[in-house]
Amino acid sequence: MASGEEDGTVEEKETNNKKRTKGAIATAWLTFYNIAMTAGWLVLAVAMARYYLQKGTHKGLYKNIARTLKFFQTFALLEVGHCAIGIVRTSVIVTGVQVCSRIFMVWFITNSIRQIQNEESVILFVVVWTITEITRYSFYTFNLLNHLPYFIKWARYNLFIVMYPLGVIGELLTIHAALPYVRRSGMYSLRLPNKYNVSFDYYYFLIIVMLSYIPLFPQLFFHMLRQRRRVLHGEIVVEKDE
Ligand SMILES: CCCCCCCCCCCCC/C=C/C(=O)SCCNC(=O)CCNC(=O)[C@H](O)C(C)(C)COP(=O)(O)OP(=O)(O)OC[C@H]1O[C@@H](n2cnc3c(N)ncnc32)[C@H](O)[C@@H]1OP(=O)(O)O
Repeated sequence: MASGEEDGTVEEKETNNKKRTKGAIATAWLTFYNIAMTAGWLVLAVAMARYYLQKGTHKGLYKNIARTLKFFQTFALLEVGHCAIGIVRTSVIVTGVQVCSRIFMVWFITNSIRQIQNEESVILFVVVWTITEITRYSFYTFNLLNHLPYFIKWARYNLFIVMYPLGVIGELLTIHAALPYVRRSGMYSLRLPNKYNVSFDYYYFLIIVMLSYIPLFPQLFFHMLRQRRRVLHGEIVVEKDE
């Protein structure tokens, strides 16, 4: 006998319909977003390869790809929003640290200090980010479409073991290279006396940022190791910050 509970009340049905609609809209948006991001980072990869093959040097490469890099990396801010509104099951804090540190590297270090743009370390982190993001966004896309090839899943949850440390090395070496220019120019700094009666030294701020990698990077890395165990080995993992 069909009871009201088995069939669901009118309110329950309406709630379920709303959830399904929200689910469909969110899935459609995420599919579009991930395809756009995969394409963006692929464009970047092709532009870098072409530049290097044509010029035979990494000098000038950053300038050549800067606009595309800035656009797609800044667009990734939406990911913090995705977590905040709950359409992806990821920690806002972990995603926030990851995205903000990248945006900081792009806008407040590499874009702001022209003298360091030809450093090898810049190319290192840009290449590492590009490989990581093509893998990550194509993983999300195929996953949403329920056609995930195993090699993409494998790459998503294995490449970071090498890519994360390499990316961090590239980023830290770049900030280190920026220090003398920041000290000499006094950029983004506020000296006393001033009408706000506040002083800020960007040079020391950058040193604090570099030191903050010591507690923050292991957290991101171990988060990914836990994700790896969960996805590749089916282990149930409890996240502290969730
Ligand atoms: C003011 C400045 C302050 C600066 C402070 C500086 C401190 C810096 C500290 C350290 C900085 C490190 C810098 C490193 C940079 C680099 O990137 S180096 C290159 C290597 N990098 C990586 O390998 C990146 C690895 N990190 C990530 O992948 C993510 O950014 C993450 C947030 C850290 C982890 O990802 P997470 O989403 O938690 O894991 P997943 O397994 O991928 O996803 C979980 C579930 O969520 C779904 N999902 C997530 N996003 C999407 C999406 N866009 N679309 C669809 N679905 C998504 C995913 O499918 C999973 O769902 P379920 O399977 O249902 O669980």
